[in-house]
Amino acid sequence: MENKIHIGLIREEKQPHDNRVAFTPRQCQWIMHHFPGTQIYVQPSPLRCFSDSEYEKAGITLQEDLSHCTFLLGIKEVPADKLIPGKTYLFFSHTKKKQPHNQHMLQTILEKKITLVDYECLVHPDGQRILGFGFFAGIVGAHNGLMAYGEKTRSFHFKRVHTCHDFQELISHYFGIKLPPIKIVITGSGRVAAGALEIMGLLGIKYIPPEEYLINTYSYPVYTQLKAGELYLRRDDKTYSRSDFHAHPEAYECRFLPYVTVSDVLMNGIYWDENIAPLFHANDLKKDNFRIRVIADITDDTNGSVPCNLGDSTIEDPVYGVTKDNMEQTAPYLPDTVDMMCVSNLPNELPRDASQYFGDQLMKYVFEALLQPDNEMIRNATITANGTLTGRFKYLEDYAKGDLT
Ligand SMILES: NC(=O)c1ccc[n+]([C@@H]2O[C@H](COP(=O)([O-])OP(=O)(O)OC[C@H]3O[C@@H](n4cnc5c(N)ncnc54)[C@H](O)[C@@H]3O)[C@@H](O)[C@H]2O)c1
Repeated sequence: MENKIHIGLIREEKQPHDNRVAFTPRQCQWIMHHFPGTQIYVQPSPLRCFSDSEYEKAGITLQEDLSHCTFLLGIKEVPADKLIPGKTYLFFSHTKKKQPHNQHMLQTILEKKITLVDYECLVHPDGQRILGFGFFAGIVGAHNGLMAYGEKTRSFHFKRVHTCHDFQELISHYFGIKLPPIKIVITGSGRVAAGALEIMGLLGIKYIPPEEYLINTYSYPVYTQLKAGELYLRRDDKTYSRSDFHAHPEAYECRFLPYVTVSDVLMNGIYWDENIAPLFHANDLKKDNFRIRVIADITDDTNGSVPCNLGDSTIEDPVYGVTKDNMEQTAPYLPDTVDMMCVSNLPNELPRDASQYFGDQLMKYVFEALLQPDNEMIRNATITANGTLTGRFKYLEDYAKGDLT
């Protein structure tokens, strides 16, 4: 018992409170069974999507004081005053881009001689991220986009995802639902897009290749999917190469415009940064042939790939309208506005499934490596080791010293 490695699941303390967790009760059971040298403790929380009693029933010890644990696992940033000195923490720190709001936390991490492994930096050998919540963001975002279309057109009604116990209950809600003949365009090919496609499949919405989707009309609901190679072409020679696009996104033009004239709903899941062309421009909204009535901007960058994203909406109030003439925000579901669903924490509407999916990836690809004395993947995702910035994160020095504000 004494020789066991003690692992703590911390309570989420960041405001607004997150309801997700790194391991479900069953995953904790599985880990302790398959790694008998480990013992998991859970800090009680009234807001976690799995209740304290669910952990207790699974035989997991609830304990407020986790100071005896070697590893402490959370999801979101940990408030500086809650950080326990000398521990190894795993969570999404959002520090690697020198995010100002987390500067004080990183300084405290260094002062308290903490080792920080950032989930976002854990990657497979080909550079693909191991952990993420995008799949469930895609599920919830696609559902919310359709829900908004149903409300706007008064043609069908979807219940809210967060009122469902889990994904299974959401699926049962789809039974018998008949959608009108809408055309949906989905952008992207990552986890978010995969989640949106899952909803298309569950609702029996038919896939149409982009070239047919552009010219045909249908008497039943259809969708198409545009990956980066179909959306962006080099301005000079009209070619696309993934590596070239990632290296020189500013040399590429966006080919989305024809889709605004033939689609009712846009579900946006494509990666974006300020060097990448937007899907369309503010002026395009003013044109008579702009047909899109609802945009589920799952990628969700304010004034990003979707110029009429005027800022985040919330799970409580997920949709707002935007006037086409001057892009002013309005109440949702007015006749001549575009309705925007721009929730930034979509997986929190389905936290039990999102947590389970996350924990599965963590168990499969990370857990064993974490227990090894020196593992390359873990080392590469370690931002601080015992209170010192590691080699690949030395560029954070000025941020950590407080020279930046
Ligand atoms: N609203 C929400 O709640 C929510 C939740 C999760 C993710 N997201 C956002 O959705 C978007 C897509 O997420 P995802 O989980 O599908 O991502 P992903 O990592 O699964 O896929 C991202 C795709 O973008 C491509 N990509 C990565 N870096 C790129 C670069 N520099 N230039 C061009 N393309 C690049 C990748 O090749 C991949 O195909 C992200 O912007 C993410 O922040 C939103």
